[in-house]
Amino acid sequence: MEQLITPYGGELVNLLVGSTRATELRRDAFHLPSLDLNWRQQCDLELLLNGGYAPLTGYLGQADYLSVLHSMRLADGRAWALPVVLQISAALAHSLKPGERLALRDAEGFMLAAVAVNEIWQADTALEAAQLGLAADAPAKWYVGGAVEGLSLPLRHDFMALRLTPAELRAGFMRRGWRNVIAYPARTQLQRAQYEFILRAAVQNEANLLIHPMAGGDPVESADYFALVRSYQAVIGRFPSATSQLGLSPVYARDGGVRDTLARAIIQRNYGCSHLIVGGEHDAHGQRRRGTDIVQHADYQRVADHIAEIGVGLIPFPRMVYVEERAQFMPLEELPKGARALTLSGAEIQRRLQAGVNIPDWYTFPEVLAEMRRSYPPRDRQGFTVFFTGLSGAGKSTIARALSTRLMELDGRSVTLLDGDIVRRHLSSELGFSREHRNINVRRIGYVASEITKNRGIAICAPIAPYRNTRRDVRAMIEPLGGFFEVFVATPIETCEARDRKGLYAKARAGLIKEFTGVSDPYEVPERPELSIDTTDLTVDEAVQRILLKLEHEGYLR
Ligand SMILES: Nc1ncnc2c1ncn2[C@@H]1O[C@H](COP(=O)(O)OS(=O)(=O)O)[C@@H](OP(=O)(O)O)[C@H]1O
Ligand SMILES: Nc1ncnc2c1ncn2[C@@H]1O[C@H](COP(=O)(O)OP(=O)(O)O)[C@@H](O)[C@H]1O
Repeated sequence: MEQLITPYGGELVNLLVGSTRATELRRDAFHLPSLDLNWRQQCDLELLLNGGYAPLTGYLGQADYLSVLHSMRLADGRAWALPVVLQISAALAHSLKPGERLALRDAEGFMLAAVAVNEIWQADTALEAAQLGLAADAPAKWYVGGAVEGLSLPLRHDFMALRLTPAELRAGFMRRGWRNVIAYPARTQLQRAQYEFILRAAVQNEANLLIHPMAGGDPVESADYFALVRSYQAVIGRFPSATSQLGLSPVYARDGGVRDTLARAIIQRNYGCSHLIVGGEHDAHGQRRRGTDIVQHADYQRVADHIAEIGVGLIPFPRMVYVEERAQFMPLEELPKGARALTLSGAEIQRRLQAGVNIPDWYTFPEVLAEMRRSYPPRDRQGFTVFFTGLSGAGKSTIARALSTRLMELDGRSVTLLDGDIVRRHLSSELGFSREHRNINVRRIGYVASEITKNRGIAICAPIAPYRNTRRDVRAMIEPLGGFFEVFVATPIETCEARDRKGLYAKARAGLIKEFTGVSDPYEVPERPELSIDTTDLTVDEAVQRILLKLEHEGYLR
């Protein structure tokens, strides 16, 4: 009788120890050096512990590491894609000795595993640059190799019912009598093109389906993640329930190159899959990556033999087009002569979401679209930051306050005013006006504004923010999360000084205040602000009106 595909290397690895040993390790750890793992390291550890990386039973040693980098094989000749190494600091590398144990912890200090240190060596950064495409000028790195004993899988709190281990999935497949299983390691929304192709692949290969999104990222860092998984949960109901399964894998998205493909084949085999769909998800530019491109790429020849050894059949995702006459998707090369093919690029979908305009039914399912719309609301429901900058007395606070009032009147989103004075009283009370302190102050404001923007509120900031670099950093922090409008309040210093509301300019001229912006400390004029407002010849209301018009023009206000 045909069986489920065996794990790579024959046996499924499980590095989690029993409770007696765990207690022992935890007690010993009191005296052990320890290492806090970042998210990616926790994903690697999870795959080691649960057998996703079978046959590995620990972090690679130097011989395996070099062999994997050179030839995508372990030192014993077995195909292997990625150097599963544990990076440690130089200080730890110098104090740690082979034979010792190293405790691995999550960011909160919870102990997950112990490594029996076998060797410690310095990374070959030039080789990594050549083989993995890492930066050629990367600083020195240290690795430790050794067997791992696991106390606990990394703690996750998102979608726990879907976090199935290879052993759990395999048991489920066996129970249901599944033999051939196709893995689709999804990374972006499952639209109708993907849905129809996956179903076709299942029928053609007489196989069952594992929709296996790569969910290795830190969920709290990724605003779209929850909507994405909810959309998988919604769409799984459209697949035949007797032959389809949804599960989240602790794999994090890599570059999609040949090593990545090989690594996915190994991991999916361990998760009980005989076939792997490659490609089909969108890349960062909204272009769909086609599996056919991946397997036809010259690089692919480097791994064709390896993949054959792994024994997982690759199913390349072709270019799918929608054929209106047939009301279905099909690979471009099967398009009947003269038939009209429809496609929509990822970039166009993004544009339509942002503008809140129609996305056709043939492209997506209503439940997926609803999650997409929740995840990428039109601009008038996204957050944004208006960041005023300018000299003391230029009018930043006055205009910012008036703008806040108007926005509260006009719009349902919550408005937070981060005026210089308020921030310096509550958030930056220990800071002065040195370059370093101003930078800390402005970055704090930027951080708070970025959180507000991310959560779809409106942040109005009004610091002097005299330095270009700091303003650029703040912009870079906020722009990916929503709108960012730099408003340069360009009132000339003569006007500000004539106003001298707080008598500060007089004191600065008299040398009583050192490092006063515009007098004894620089103000670097913005090069490309979204708006520039000189209050010498504009009233407060006129200034506010110009900002509102700009926001409206960019779609952030209706
Ligand atoms: N040395 C020096 N230089 C500039 N400004 C000074 C200084 N000392 C005190 N003040 C008062 O502090 C207000 C500026 O604080 P900010 O937090 O906006 O400045 S910065 O962005 O951190 O550079 C600024 O308030 P505004 O007039 O509202 O801009 C000043 O009143
Ligand atoms: N068109 C204008 N816009 C803003 N402020 C103005 C204008 N005309 C006069 N002012 C006055 O200039 C001063 C600006 O002070 P403020 O708003 O605290 O500036 P900043 O926050 O930039 O230090 C206030 O006293 C305000 O009444």
